[in-house]
Amino acid sequence: MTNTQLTLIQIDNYGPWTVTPEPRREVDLQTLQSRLYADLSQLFGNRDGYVFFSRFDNMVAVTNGIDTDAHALIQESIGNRYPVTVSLSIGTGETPATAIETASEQLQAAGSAQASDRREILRGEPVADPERTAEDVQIAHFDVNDATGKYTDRLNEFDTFINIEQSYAELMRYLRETHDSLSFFVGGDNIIATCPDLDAEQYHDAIDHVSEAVGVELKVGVGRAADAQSAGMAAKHALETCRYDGRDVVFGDQ
Ligand SMILES: Nc1nc2c(ncn2[C@@H]2O[C@H](COP(=O)(O)OP(=O)(O)OP(=O)(O)O)[C@@H](O)[C@H]2O)c(=O)[nH]1
Repeated sequence: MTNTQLTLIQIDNYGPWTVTPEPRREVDLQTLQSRLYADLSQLFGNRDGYVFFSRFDNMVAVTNGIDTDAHALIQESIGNRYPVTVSLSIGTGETPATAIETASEQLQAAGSAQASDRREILRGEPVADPERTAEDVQIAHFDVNDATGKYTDRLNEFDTFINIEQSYAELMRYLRETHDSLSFFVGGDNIIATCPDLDAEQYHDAIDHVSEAVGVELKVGVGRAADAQSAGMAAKHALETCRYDGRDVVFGDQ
């Protein structure tokens, strides 16, 4: 059974900051957001977590194995490096959907995203060390079949982008609604989902759904482990097995 630990990362009072004392240059906001994502990816990644950028002002990290003290250190480090601060809210649950629900509710209870007096909140309880198991995290790494031949080398970049994003939109909604899973676009033609204990048939159904809805063919490698980095790496190796033997769904331990 999975026990996903997610951390909701939210920039404090960012909306007002972007327009105070007057609207800030968009290029500067884009630079800040992408650098903040890069730093968080490294800070959590060095501790075997995965960070997804979602909306950039909000990000979601899979943080199994990362304790409260480490979260506090990351939060302090960001506060020292940036003109903005971040709040962190840790949620756990049998499914990623329940974990993000808990994390979101805790932060909402602490005050509004746009309240000037709500800063550097750190809430929530990580999974206790003795309760951690090698099945806590399930990561599914999806990839478009032959994106290069079908899209990149044939269509203009924008129409390629539409096809890839359509598959992402369909998959993220389907997995959220039917399987309490959270999917994130990670670049190129890749989507990484954090999932509960799904089986091969459920992944086949998701791939069939996307194919029927938007005509984009996906394959998926699935990894299970005690933390995001190990589960994600197992998923990548499973995806290589998909490429090698032509299967659509491969689990890392098969
Ligand atoms: N974030 C991320 N991006 C990747 C990864 N692998 C490939 N990509 C991106 O995806 C693009 C397409 O690469 P592939 O998926 O290997 O190529 P493909 O044409 O779809 O071929 P097949 O996947 O073998 O069907 C690359 O240009 C990268 O941008 C990965 O593991 N992570």
